[in-house]
Amino acid sequence: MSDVAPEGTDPDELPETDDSETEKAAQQTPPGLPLRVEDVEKRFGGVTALDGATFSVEEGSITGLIGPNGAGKSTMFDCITGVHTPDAGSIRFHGEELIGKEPYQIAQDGLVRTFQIARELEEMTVLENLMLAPKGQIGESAWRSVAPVARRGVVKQEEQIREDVWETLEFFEIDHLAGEYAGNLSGGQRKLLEMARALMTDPEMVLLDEPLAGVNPTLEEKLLDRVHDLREQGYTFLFVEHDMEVIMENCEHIIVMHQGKVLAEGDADEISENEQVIEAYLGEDLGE
Ligand SMILES: Nc1ncnc2c1ncn2[C@@H]1O[C@H](COP(=O)(O)OP(=O)(O)OP(=O)(O)O)[C@@H](O)[C@H]1O
Repeated sequence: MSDVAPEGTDPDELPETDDSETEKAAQQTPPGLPLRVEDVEKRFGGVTALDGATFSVEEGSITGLIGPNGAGKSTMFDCITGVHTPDAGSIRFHGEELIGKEPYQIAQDGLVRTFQIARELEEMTVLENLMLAPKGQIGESAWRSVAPVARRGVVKQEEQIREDVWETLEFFEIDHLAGEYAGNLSGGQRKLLEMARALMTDPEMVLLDEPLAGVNPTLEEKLLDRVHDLREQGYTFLFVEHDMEVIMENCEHIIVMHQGKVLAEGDADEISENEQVIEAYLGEDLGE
């Protein structure tokens, strides 16, 4: 048990705690591992979608979550973001239990996922989509929002939101599309907008659910560049993507799920050489 204080903290100013309390807190919030998923189970009737999955995500990483069809990746995302409630286990973000929280509360905590642009939002401009995002990015419908999602309870004023919106539009190079209806965007432009909407909530960690599906190679490169830029700024990404080459090239850590469990973890080389992983994919190309 280390008695090193967290970075930026004067050890003399720390409140006194007994050793067992300190130890418990350290177990709950391992430094540098903001997201900890432990023994998570989820059943749908007779189907076991998650069967005791355990993993952590390192701060400031781009972590890939992969696995063959039906492995449980989407169910895991839904459990982490409060869409589903697991039957057992624990999901902690900075030591705080997420199970039992509503999706908007989890987003308020700084953990968001990208959502497909819903039909209502297709009838709005790109600019309007982003103006709404700080309040709307809590689930499938912007209208269901009951609480502003500006982090740590700070409600952003419209002026500030507008400034952030333009900055975000420029960052994703979609400022020229500000007046365009979201419904008129190409597949790749929509993905950029989806990610821009997620960022407008001022998150710390972003869950990307197949962000490259239907995206042409030019925009794919732009999207991945933005992910790397944001990681440089300190954001953390958990990334589900079927394109194995993209995962192998862009994720420094890869978690492989199979039949609701974590089958293997490691870097691209370790994963692509792992016999169990190769067997689980039955010879699918692992991006080598
Ligand atoms: N709402 C649901 N009702 C019943 N079964 C479900 C439900 N959601 C998922 N499942 C089942 O749970 C298992 C895991 O599904 P899940 O969609 O999480 O896997 P996945 O890894 O995301 O798969 P894919 O890569 O094909 O999207 C599958 O057997 C699936 O049929």
